[in-house]
Amino acid sequence: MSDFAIGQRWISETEIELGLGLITGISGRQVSLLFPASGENRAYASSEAPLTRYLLEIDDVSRHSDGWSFRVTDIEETEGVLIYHGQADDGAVKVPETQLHYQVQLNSPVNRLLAGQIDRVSKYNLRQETHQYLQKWLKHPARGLLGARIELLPHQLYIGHNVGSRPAPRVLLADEVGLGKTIEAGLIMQTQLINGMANRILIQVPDSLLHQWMIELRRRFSLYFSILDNDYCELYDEQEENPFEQAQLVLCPSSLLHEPQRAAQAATAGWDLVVIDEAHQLDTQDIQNIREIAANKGLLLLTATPDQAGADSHFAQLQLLDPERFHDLQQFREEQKKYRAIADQAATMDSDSPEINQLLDEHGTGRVLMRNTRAHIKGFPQRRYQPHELSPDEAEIDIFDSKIEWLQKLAKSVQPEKILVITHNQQQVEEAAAFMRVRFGRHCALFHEGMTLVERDRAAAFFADQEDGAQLLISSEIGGEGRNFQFARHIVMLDLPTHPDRLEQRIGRLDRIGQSDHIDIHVPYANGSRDQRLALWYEQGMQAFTQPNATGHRLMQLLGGQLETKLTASDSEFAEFVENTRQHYEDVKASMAEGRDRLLELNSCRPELANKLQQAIAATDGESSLPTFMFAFWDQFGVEVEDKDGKRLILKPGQHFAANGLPGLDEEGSLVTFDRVTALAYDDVQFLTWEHPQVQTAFELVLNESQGTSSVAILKNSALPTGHWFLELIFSASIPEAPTLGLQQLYPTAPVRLFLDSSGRNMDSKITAQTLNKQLHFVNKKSGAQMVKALRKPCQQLVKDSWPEAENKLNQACAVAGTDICNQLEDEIRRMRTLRERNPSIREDEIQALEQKKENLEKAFAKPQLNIDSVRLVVNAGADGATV
Ligand SMILES: Nc1ncnc2c1ncn2[C@@H]1O[C@H](COP(=O)(O)OP(=O)(O)OP(=O)(O)O)[C@@H](O)[C@H]1O
Repeated sequence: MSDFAIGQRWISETEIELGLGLITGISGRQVSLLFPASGENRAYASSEAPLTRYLLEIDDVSRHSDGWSFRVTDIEETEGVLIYHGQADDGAVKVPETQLHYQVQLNSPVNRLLAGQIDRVSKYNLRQETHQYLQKWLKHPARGLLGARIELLPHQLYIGHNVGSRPAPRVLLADEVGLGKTIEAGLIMQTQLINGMANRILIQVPDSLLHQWMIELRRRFSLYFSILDNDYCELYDEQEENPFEQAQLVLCPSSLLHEPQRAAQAATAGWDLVVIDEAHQLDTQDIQNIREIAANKGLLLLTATPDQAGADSHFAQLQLLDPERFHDLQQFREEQKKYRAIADQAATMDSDSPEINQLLDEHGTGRVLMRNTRAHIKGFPQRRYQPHELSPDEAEIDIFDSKIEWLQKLAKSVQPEKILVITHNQQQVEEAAAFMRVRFGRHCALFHEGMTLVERDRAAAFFADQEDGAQLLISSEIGGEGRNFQFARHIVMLDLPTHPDRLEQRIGRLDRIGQSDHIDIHVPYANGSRDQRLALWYEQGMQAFTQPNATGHRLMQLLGGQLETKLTASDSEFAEFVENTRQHYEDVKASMAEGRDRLLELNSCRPELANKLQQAIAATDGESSLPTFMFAFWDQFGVEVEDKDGKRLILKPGQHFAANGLPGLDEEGSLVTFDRVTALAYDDVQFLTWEHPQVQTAFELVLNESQGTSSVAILKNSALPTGHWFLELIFSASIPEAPTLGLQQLYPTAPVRLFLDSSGRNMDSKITAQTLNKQLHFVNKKSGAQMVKALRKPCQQLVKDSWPEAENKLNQACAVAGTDICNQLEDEIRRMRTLRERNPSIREDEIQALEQKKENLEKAFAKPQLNIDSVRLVVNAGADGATV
């Protein structure tokens, strides 16, 4: 090749990553280059060197090796080496190409094309398809809810969507026991994480539920939380570092945050979202801690019994969540009296109208309280009350012993069905277990506060094991909260609690989603005993065994003070008390159904929207586009796929595996499925959805790499002159100054496609990508490079000329996307302004902060950054495919 001259700049077609090369020697048939960016030298046979000349054109902007930039105004050549005349900030300059900066952007699609870097058609197509799939997912009405391994239950999806899409949501999730508050919290977290609205999350749970939460988050949501316990913290204490800053997703036992030092560390660690389980257990100090930890951030409080600890405590929870809305207890009490009238008014409104939202927000329970009840959700099992009056013979011996004897008989009669036994303290658990072991040789699983967390989890697993596990789990009251034991359908109350909410919590261990059978609630007692009276009070006074009971707190307020006395009063006095309870129960139930519950029902699930979400997810589950995408991705990135049984696939890294650290892919192979039913049936199989980390990583891998950004293809079209050519240019936008939008920041709108003929006319609407693809033919790399070489200059010109049109289209699309996001903020601002009219404690600067955020987003969306995403040269080779 006689074109070479020392001092010229060339690019290696096979090793583009070496950067811009400089010819340092030509001897015989060899040419030598230095690549200053990497310090590498290369020597090639001149006749077939895989090199492309690097040339600037008039108006191109480039950099001198000293770092300053200039715009090319003229070009001259001396002995084969170019000298660029140009304009820099300080005036006219003259830059020989030897002095060009070695760092030039060679990876841009156009540069790659011009350098002869031509990718396989499949890679180019996968990139285009990835854009389409990504946009489709970004616009999915249930974005954030697709990835969970759950049954699609509308009330949960509604809460996940409604709360998950609020900026920094602050909500009390108070569904009745066992309706899926953990699942709802998971859906909210996933929605926030996947949409870039939250990155750092802290979850505080009762110590006994730590592992259950960790497992549930992994299994159902593929969310990997780090457990922060004392050992973990001490490790960082030694290094004088804040343990709460060491991970993004943190799960910690509530006992840890009771230590002032830890609470202070948690408060400085900066969270986007804080989740507190079993929030009815919070005391004043806890509330103060959480106020600091979650100041101005998202906060989810979970409890099935929000008013268990009294109205003041309930008000404190609400105030913690929304101090602007709930600033005066007295006023709140007055408002509660008007709930019935508000509910009547709401009933006359369109259930999806903004007016109803405003009404609920300002006068009702507000947007902060969500509570679904079994009354509105179908499919729950029947509860059967099984009182067992112990016979006189049995009663002669110690009553506790006789209860255990009876328990053994029950266990034998229902064998092998599992039985959850609850009694109120640790000592009784141990005594009952010892009695069972010594007297009957029966080994029971134990669960109480004296055991470590690991021991408790082992015990729960021993109980859950269907083959070799224990038939009975004997638990103290701590097993009565939060745990999932719905694989059992018998519960035995060795004693009864004295608060109806506690009883409801106990029954809720079995009466939860996933319970497929009716539930038997066994209560053994001796005739004339206190337990018998309590059982009667619960059963006849408030149907607490057979119906989910939400009146507990109110009844305790009204009658709790008399309970102990009445339990030991005369028969007639006690009967009167039961009757009195029954009447109050009916009244409270009726007033709740008309007032607060009706408002809550409206707030907590709008069936129309909830069903739409459910249908949208089910429709996506049924589509073939995800498998199509993933098979193409696996193929391109060297993942081997084997069909296991038509529903499950085995994935393994292949010999040419090129996606290190792909989530959900183990060295030894991983099982995956695209089918929800299969995923629910097999815990060891990963559920691949558009939101699974592997699929999200696939989006990023395909779109981040330069492979697939430049391509050449030929047309065989007799209607067009041979040699006629087109340039397909795909432009994309990003919003670099809006980092809180997740993938939407990088891909705020669909890319813009221009399909230009050689005279620069855009044929996009006439020849769609789909139509074009059907007519295109493969061209080998060498021929492709020759075509590019021949059309280099006009192609460069076309690229330059096409910018204004692409810019215009993308700017418009970004403006629309920005308006959507800003409208949401506008709603929030409007709400704050309205609330401020009646509540002076809302600070003007809080509203201003929101307005500032909106203004920043508007500005960010007004100046998107535009890029050429990919480019394809299409050349017509005539009907017979003659060489061009
Ligand atoms: N949509 C769902 N698909 C499958 N399983 C579910 C779903 N929702 C809930 N479950 C299961 O039902 C059980 C109860 O759910 P969860 O623990 O979230 O309820 P909860 O309201 O937090 O209960 P508690 O009031 O006892 O704390 C769990 O075992 C959970 O895995």
